[in-house]
Amino acid sequence: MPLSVTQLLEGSGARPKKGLGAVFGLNSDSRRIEPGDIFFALPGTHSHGNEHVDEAVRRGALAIISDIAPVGDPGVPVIVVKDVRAAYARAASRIFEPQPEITVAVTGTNGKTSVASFVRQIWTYAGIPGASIGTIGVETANRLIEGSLTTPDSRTLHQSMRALKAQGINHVALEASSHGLDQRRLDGIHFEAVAFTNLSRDHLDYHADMDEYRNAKLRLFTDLLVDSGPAVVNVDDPEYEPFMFAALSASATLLTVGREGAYIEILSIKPEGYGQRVEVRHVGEKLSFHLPLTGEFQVSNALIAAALAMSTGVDKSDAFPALSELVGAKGRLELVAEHNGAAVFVDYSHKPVALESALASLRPYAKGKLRVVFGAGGDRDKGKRPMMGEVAQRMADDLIVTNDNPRTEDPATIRAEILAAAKGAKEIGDRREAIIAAVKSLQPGDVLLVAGKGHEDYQIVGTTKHHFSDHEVVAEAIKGL
Ligand SMILES: CC(=O)N[C@H]1[C@@H](OP(=O)(O)OP(=O)(O)OC[C@H]2O[C@@H](n3ccc(=O)[nH]c3=O)[C@H](O)[C@@H]2O)O[C@H](CO)[C@@H](O)[C@@H]1O[C@H](C)C(=O)N[C@@H](C)C(=O)N[C@H](CCC(=O)O)C(=O)O
Ligand SMILES: Nc1ncnc2c1ncn2[C@@H]1O[C@H](COP(=O)(O)OP(=O)(O)OP(=O)(O)O)[C@@H](O)[C@H]1O
Ligand SMILES: N[C@H](CCC[C@H](N)C(=O)O)C(=O)O
Ligand SMILES: [Mg+2]
Repeated sequence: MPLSVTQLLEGSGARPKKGLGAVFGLNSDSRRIEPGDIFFALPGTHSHGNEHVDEAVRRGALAIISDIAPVGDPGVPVIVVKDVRAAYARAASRIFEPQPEITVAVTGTNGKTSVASFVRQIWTYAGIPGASIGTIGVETANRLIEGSLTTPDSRTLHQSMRALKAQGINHVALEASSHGLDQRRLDGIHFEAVAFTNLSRDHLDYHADMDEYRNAKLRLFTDLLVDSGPAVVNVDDPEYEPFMFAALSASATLLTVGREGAYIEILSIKPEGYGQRVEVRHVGEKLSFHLPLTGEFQVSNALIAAALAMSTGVDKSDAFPALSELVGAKGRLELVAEHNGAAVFVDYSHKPVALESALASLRPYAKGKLRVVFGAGGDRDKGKRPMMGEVAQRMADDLIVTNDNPRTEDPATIRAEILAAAKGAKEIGDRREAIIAAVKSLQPGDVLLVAGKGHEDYQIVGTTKHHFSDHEVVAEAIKGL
């Protein structure tokens, strides 16, 4: 829908000059500007959009919005706003109207993809068409469109949301990453409800320290929730307090979940096959259900999802029964094969606490050895590497350190950084060979965890993306035996 620049920038503090015509589009990437678009010059980690103003104008930009006036006269009007990223997000939400009306978001170091998927599945169970947007992509009950970021950039996000609305979808569950929150990618949305899963080390290549990482995540609670909206907090995580206080100071309705939860209290969790029997108390009423997912952490994710779904009007008579029908998000502690009396799981644990919870979840099933194949991503937080080595060394009986996505780093150096804290581990750089070796070594009663890449169907070496799937290689390895 065409809008005036004034409508587009409302709330940014700018007073655009009169005479600018209707705006049909916008972009923050000069390479993608189309005639009649507005170019938003954003600060980035490699450059500032101001450095690309000439290209934007050459391609037909009507005006430039930036936080600093670009050097020289670009030949089109320049409007300076205080927070250009937030202005971009709000403008994207307006230009791509209409948008789904009910949006919820989840933040935390681990569990976002799972929670967002579970909320969508609970909506579906309750007869509400819904979507989830995050690491895996944009997912509806019958379609998946893969994406590249956990929290898409504002333009892609609102374009996807408008497409969902056009399909009759009014309910969307989003993953709020710390990068996304810090870069204001979600600032065009007022969430109906928000949630916090847990906080542990990740992304310290981007955030200066844990305080900055936490503060980015806190923005979801302090800045993006509708007035007095529900804020779901997992109170079993040692880091829950700042999120609880943020919810209270933002006058949110605090809904606590966990063994210490007041809204949903976990009373007991007992293994039932690869799933578990869970007993909870929900505002005074005791309920029991079977969760068909492996790992205690999934109980927390499922209950957070139930709380979010109930915050959007789903009745508890749907929300809890729906949990017995949940399907795990692809590659999240997923049982992919049983072979020679042993079980093989693929999991997206690429951070120390995720690896620890995955191994802890599998230990009870390992009557024989608990084996793990894992690596660490290149061009990402290096501090995670020895921590992951230490976790695997402590918790598994047999370790193979291999490549994840080396990206532009030397894979041998990444492996060495892990091996420094996992002295007894074997090293097989080629991920296919590593998985095949691990599958070959399986004895009855063993459990193998292939960690780090989960749903990914690629491996990034240098700047090239090759097809690679842990699922496929496990199947290939078993077939070849
Ligand atoms: C660190 C980070 O978040 N980077 C994102 C950021 O890029 P950047 O800051 O490096 O941008 P830049 O290259 O400095 O350019 C600055 C500005 O100039 C523009 N530009 C640049 C070049 C040009 O020729 N013309 C032009 O207009 C850019 O579009 C940008 O607006 O803005 C880009 C455009 O939106 C993103 O694609 C890019 O994501 C990169 C690819 C990325 O890998 N991000 C990851 C780390 C990320 O965001 N991960 C999180 C968390 C993952 C998780 O835990 O699940 C996520 O939400 O996915
Ligand atoms: N609640 C949890 N507590 C601890 N570990 C978890 C939890 N949920 C998931 N995990 C672990 O983290 C991995 C990633 O889970 P998921 O994809 O749901 O989280 P995420 O926050 O979306 O991660 P990412 O930021 O990498 O996209 C899982 O494969 C599992 O190993
Ligand atoms: N969204 C995460 C994914 C990491 C996945 C892991 N396989 C790796 O490459 O490190 C990131 O970009 O940090
Ligand atoms: Mg995710």
